[in-house]
Amino acid sequence: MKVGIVGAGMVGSAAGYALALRGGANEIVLVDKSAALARAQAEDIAHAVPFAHPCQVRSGGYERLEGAAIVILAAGVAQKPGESRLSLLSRNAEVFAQVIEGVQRAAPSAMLLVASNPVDVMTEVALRASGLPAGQVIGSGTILDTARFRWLLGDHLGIAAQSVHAYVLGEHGDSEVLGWSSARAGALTVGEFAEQVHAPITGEVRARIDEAVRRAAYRIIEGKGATWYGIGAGLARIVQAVRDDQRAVLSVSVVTPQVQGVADVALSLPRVVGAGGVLTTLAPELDPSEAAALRASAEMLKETALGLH
Ligand SMILES: NC(=O)C1=CN([C@@H]2O[C@H](COP(=O)(O)OP(=O)(O)OC[C@H]3O[C@@H](n4cnc5c(N)ncnc54)[C@H](O)[C@@H]3O)[C@@H](O)[C@H]2O)C=CC1
Ligand SMILES: CC(=O)C(=O)O
Repeated sequence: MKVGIVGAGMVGSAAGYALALRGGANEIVLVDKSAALARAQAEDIAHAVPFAHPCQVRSGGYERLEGAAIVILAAGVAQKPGESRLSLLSRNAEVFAQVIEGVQRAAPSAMLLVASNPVDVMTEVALRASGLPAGQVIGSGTILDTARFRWLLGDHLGIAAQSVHAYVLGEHGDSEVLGWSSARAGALTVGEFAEQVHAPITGEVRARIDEAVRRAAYRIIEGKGATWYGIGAGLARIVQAVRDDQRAVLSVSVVTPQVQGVADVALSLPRVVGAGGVLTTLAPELDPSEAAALRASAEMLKETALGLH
């Protein structure tokens, strides 16, 4: 499958690298407003290919996206230390107006996989600009937050993150909701599992994990200027779910008809991802405080998106 990446900065290049290492594409094309950057990233990623899976890695203008099945959108500005994702909205919405036009000229039916922040509202921007069906304009949403949650829970319980099934819901951002009620370790609720391995999830543990997930980006950006490995791997994971029609359950963002009483809002819920993009949306078990927090997140995102009209 041919995968395009627009925005060859830290996130776009990390996605390309992860795709190359995982064998997620047989052709990757990087496009950036800096042609020199796209060329350099493509050359660097190509040098990893002999250690991984056969794949062509190229760069060029939008015309080189012709035939791409999926285009990852990672162009625009990123947060500075202390800055929120939402503060990037007007700048990145302007970038997307230009980028989506370029992508659609070359690859009008390519599925769009949005990474640029604030990713939920940018997913809605991409949906409106592209006119594609909602399930084919997918934001990476909370795939990264979910990975952070699973990793921290696995670490606390002494098991592989892969054996933890837990999702972060709502905004990829400050109002996100950690789905503790629906979290499972193996076949047990995380609470039951924690009792059996003598690692109870106390209020203190829960608060620590919540803070570590919610504030991860701020901490990493403070330390190294940006985040890229986690999201690069997450984007490659989504591409593979589509390419191989895996029907994997992933927390990704799409414009959703109804969430906790809020209509037509882009946010993350666990969704079945396969060849057609998002195939089904699941309604996870929520306790009253999680339901209220998800509603607040949905309302805030809806209001923010309406502000763009
Ligand atoms: N969804 C997620 O979980 C995550 C999202 N992000 C977001 O991803 C985006 C990219 O972040 P980084 O790669 O760190 O930034 P970066 O600054 O390293 O890369 C952005 C790239 O976009 C390019 N660009 C800007 N305007 C363009 C245009 N009109 N056409 C083509 N290319 C253009 C720039 O030249 C630059 O190379 C940011 O919005 C960031 O907040 C970052 C980490 C995680
Ligand atoms: C930057 C960002 O969105 C993240 O690392 O979560």
